[in-house]
Amino acid sequence: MDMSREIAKAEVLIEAIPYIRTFAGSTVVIKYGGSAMTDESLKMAVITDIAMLKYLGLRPVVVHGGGREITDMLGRLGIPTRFIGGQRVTDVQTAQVAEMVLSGSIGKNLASDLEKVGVGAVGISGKDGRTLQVEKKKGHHNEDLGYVGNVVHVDVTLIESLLDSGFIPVISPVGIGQDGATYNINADYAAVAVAGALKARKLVFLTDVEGILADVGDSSTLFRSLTVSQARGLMAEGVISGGMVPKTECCIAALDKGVRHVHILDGRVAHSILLEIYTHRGIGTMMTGDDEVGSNDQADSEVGKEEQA
Ligand SMILES: Nc1ncnc2c1ncn2[C@@H]1O[C@H](COP(=O)(O)OP(=O)(O)O)[C@@H](O)[C@H]1O
Ligand SMILES: CC(=O)N[C@@H](CCC(=O)OP(=O)(O)O)C(=O)O
Repeated sequence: MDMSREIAKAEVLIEAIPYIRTFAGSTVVIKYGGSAMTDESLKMAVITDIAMLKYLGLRPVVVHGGGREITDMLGRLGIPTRFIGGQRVTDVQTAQVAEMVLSGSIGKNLASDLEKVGVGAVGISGKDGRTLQVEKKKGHHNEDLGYVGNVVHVDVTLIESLLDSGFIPVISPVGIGQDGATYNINADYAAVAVAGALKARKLVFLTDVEGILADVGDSSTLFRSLTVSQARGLMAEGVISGGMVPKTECCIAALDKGVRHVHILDGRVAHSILLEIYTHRGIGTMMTGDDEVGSNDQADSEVGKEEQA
């Protein structure tokens, strides 16, 4: 046995103690998507991380995506795909396919993967228990997007009862309108709505980039922590652009709704969730409200979690 490796492993466990103590009982919402969902070995790493959070006493809630899988299925059915401003234009047929892929397949499979590693999990649609109540959403230039929903209310009853019974809720981003119709919701927005309604301690976005970078393409320029004003400044300067703009806006919206910390993590790195939450350095970008300077969650300040490199 390589003793120095074993000792290093023990030291990692010891480093985690203050985080385990502080976060026990906290609700953490994980937006799961991207490479971490399509690559089998990364997928297993995420599943075991989520199970580990549960074993360590947190209350994890998963909101999953599946945009790529919906596009694949639509392609197989000969239905064209169109996005406007990052939202899928969703006619009745597309809404049926999105619901089938998200609620019928991805969510149920994630729940059974979690069950395989020994934790109870239940895949629910945002329609179940009228959890995600939506109104019709329009494009930025008032375009008709069809059955795309904007979450106006989250009924947390079903989520809370699953958590209280020891299950991990796995929520698909499908909502119900006042008209009773099925609406497709961008998963990032659904995760923000869920995290806000649950007043989650943390919201974690898994994406396909290291976090927010000063120079996209240079991973050494990662911002380890950002306040809302700093993030707004980076958007105004154009440092944050493209797909990272709506994601950053989602982070800000979640903080506005009372979520303490929002993390953007690289889902291409195995065990990124555990590395972020339970190590001093973290691995992605943590965003906090302006009244919190750097990373001063109680646990972080207790152990002196490093601020931006
Ligand atoms: N400052 C930045 N830091 C990191 N990524 C950025 C930044 N500005 C623009 N981006 C782009 O945003 C992308 C992430 O957004 P997106 O692909 O929409 O994420 P997701 O598919 O996970 O929702 C990155 O791959 C990168 O190309
Ligand atoms: C309205 C809208 O665009 N809904 C998304 C829902 C899935 C999603 O958001 O998946 P990712 O997180 O993998 O992108 C879609 O149809 O693709």
